[in-house]
Amino acid sequence: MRVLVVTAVAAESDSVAAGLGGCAASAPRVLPSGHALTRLHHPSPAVPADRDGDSGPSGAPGVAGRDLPGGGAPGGRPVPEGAARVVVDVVAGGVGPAAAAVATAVALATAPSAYDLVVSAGIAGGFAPHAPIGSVVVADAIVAADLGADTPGGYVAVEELGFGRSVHLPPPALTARISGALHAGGVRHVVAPVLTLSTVTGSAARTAELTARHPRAAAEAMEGFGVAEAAAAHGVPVVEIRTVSNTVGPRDRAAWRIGEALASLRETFRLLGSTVFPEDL
Ligand SMILES: O=C(O)c1cccc(C(=O)CC[C@H]2O[C@@H](n3cnc4c(=O)[nH]cnc43)[C@H](O)[C@@H]2O)c1
Repeated sequence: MRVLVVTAVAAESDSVAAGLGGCAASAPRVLPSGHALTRLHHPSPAVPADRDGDSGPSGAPGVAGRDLPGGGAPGGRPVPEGAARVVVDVVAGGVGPAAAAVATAVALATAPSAYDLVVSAGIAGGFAPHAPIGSVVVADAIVAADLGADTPGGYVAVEELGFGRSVHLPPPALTARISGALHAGGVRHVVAPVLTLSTVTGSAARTAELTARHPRAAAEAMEGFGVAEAAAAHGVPVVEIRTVSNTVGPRDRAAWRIGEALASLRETFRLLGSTVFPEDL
């Protein structure tokens, strides 16, 4: 399986990397957009980047000189016939749906080999009572919650306006597998819609409006829909996985528990790296 993980900021990418074993498999591939894409993971068996045809434009060494998770060998031993091959690349694309879409689209368009899956990952605000701080939200819908029109009669989504879309649906079988892996790992999580907004919610009135429009939504963040648009344009399935750093409501930045959310992100990718990613889609 070849997986592209798109986060917003480096701290999130670092947590993903730490969960997947914490070791960059090669020098970053610098995209034409300037984003640095890092290959993180070759679980068992190791597949050196040079054999993968994807070692980056600089011809960077395929594998850093460290043992890799799952017993991978830095020198690259022969890959047994039929063995699962996992490649996970991570890029911090920036904050917001536009930045996320650009980074994802460029990564997909310039990839030497096609990805099988795109993951939008990072921290998020959780809607009470669905998603407490530290918990995980696996999106069963990735929703652009402010892509529409404000009218005297209320919000009108872009579909009703007659152009575009505001929802992407991850493959249900895949979200179920991710949920199963988190369940088996004892990670508190919920499978529910995740909203994408360009503005972090910071008032009770806005929280109530979003909750009324999206009663099942468990989290809001700022990138998922942008990542999903780019993935859809390339025909690649997308999932969004968020760990909760704060509760959506009146702004209280001091109450954000970013460290807790990043730790949860690390644990989530530790579980996915040893369960879901090595499987076929
Ligand atoms: O300050 C830090 O150390 C730090 C570490 C990691 C991430 C951040 C961010 O500020 C990332 C911005 C990011 O967070 C998502 N997010 C988190 N909570 C919310 C929310 O309540 N509403 C919307 N987005 C939220 C969002 O996806 C941004 O990318 C800082």
